Amino acid sequence: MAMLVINVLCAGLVVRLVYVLYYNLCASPLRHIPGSWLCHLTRLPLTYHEYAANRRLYLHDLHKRYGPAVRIAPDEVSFATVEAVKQIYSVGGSGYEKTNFYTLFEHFRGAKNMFSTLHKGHHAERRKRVADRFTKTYIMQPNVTAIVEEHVRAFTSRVSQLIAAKNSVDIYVYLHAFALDTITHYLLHPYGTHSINGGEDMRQVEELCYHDTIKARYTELYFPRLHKLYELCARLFRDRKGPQSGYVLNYVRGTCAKSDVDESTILYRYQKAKEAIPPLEIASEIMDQVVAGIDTTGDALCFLMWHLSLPEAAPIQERLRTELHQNASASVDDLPYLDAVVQEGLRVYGPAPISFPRVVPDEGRVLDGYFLPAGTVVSCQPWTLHRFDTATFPDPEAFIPERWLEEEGRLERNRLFFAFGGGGTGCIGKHFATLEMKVLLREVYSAYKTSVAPDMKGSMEISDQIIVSRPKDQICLLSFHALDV
Ligand code: HEM
Repeated sequence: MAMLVINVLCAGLVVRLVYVLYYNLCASPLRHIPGSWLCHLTRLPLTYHEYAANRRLYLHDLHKRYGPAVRIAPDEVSFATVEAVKQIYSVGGSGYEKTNFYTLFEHFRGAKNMFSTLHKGHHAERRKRVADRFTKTYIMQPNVTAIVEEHVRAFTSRVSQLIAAKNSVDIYVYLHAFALDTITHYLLHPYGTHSINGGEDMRQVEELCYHDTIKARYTELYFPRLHKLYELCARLFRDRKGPQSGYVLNYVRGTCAKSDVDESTILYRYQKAKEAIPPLEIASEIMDQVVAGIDTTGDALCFLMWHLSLPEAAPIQERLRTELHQNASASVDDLPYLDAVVQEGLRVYGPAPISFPRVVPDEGRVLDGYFLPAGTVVSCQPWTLHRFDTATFPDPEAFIPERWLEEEGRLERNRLFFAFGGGGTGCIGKHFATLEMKVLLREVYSAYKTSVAPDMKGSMEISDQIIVSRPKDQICLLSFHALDV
């Protein structure tokens, strides 16, 4: 009897397998989309590359081989065209809905936030609560620029202290400290951090920026039960003072419970919302914005300053410095070369270069000439959009700020620029981040020349986490040479 059951189960399994193979190769509406035969059959190659922290380069290579639309798994397609960006991320304001992938960013169990909300309507409501505080007009007001300038001064003052004592500065750590202090000021003043000077607050930088969680995050996504078991064991054996000890979560939760935060802060806005928001949900929104505002800005600035410090980038640094000196009192928004340097930095070294997955809505859609049934996962990745179309971005691996100053091709370049995502789910903090980057670069390159320090041995290879990318060795030693100004 037992043998019969086993035989029936095996036969059932074989029939199922044959059906899946037949469907994926011969019947699926996605079968006409180019891609390797293995990706048509199974998700395994993609999952393998995700665990190996190689999804970005794997997909880019597939696009180079198969073109602008590639089937990367039986139910998943990656695109590299302007039309796809528009459809997926902007149709109806915020495009298609987010996939389950985003539930990974729910920092307090059961308390959603803007980034982790999948339903379009609910997401839009959350975003509306604070959207006016992140518009370009609001961010460029003197009260906001003053916050950024204060923390840029703290950064340059720290640099000047450090160079008095040693030959090099690890900008990786201090740029992340700058990003943390600036965003927590905007969100939580007077309870923002002061990590730039070390001390207790530096623990938050350590916890947020030195983790390596990519395998754990994919396990949480694909094998949630296994992940729960792992969490349980980790809780028993983890060094509670070490990374991931919940220090930042406690800081955010504790601060969100305060009743005397400044009226200009985002926290105050949540606390005084017309419809009362549960405290855990407020903490979740704030945590979301803290996390979103640190690695991104810190890594983008780190890659950019490192690149500017390479010997071959000396002419770029020089041209930037000339513009800054000749326009010392201009707004950072009126400095075209500075703008071009930042754009090119985000094109080449954008800190969120990996796919932003979305689900095709009911009834399916036609995209770039292919019919996609409802439920298909579709995405674009900035890394490929910034490199694939070589008519728009000639010599795409080269760092050439001047390309952003050319009139010809401006529209195409802007349409393909995807460092902040797009539409109603794109980066809400993009104007804040851009301001931080521009003010910091202006202060640094008006007063210093930078070069890669002789003792810099770390690798600046781009290394992927689940959504952001950072320098592989998480160290970046630069020498700062003060100018006579
Ligand atoms: C150079 C710096 C930054 C880059 C490159 C960047 C990039 C991005 C990207 C690509 C997305 C969309 C991801 C997706 O659709 O899956 C995003 C979303 C988001 N970013 Fe940023 N970001 C930066 C800085 C910031 C800062 C400073 C904040 C501070 C508030 C912030 C807050 C957010 C939030 C809250 C979301 C979710 C928006 C939503 O779901 O509607 N980001 N960011």
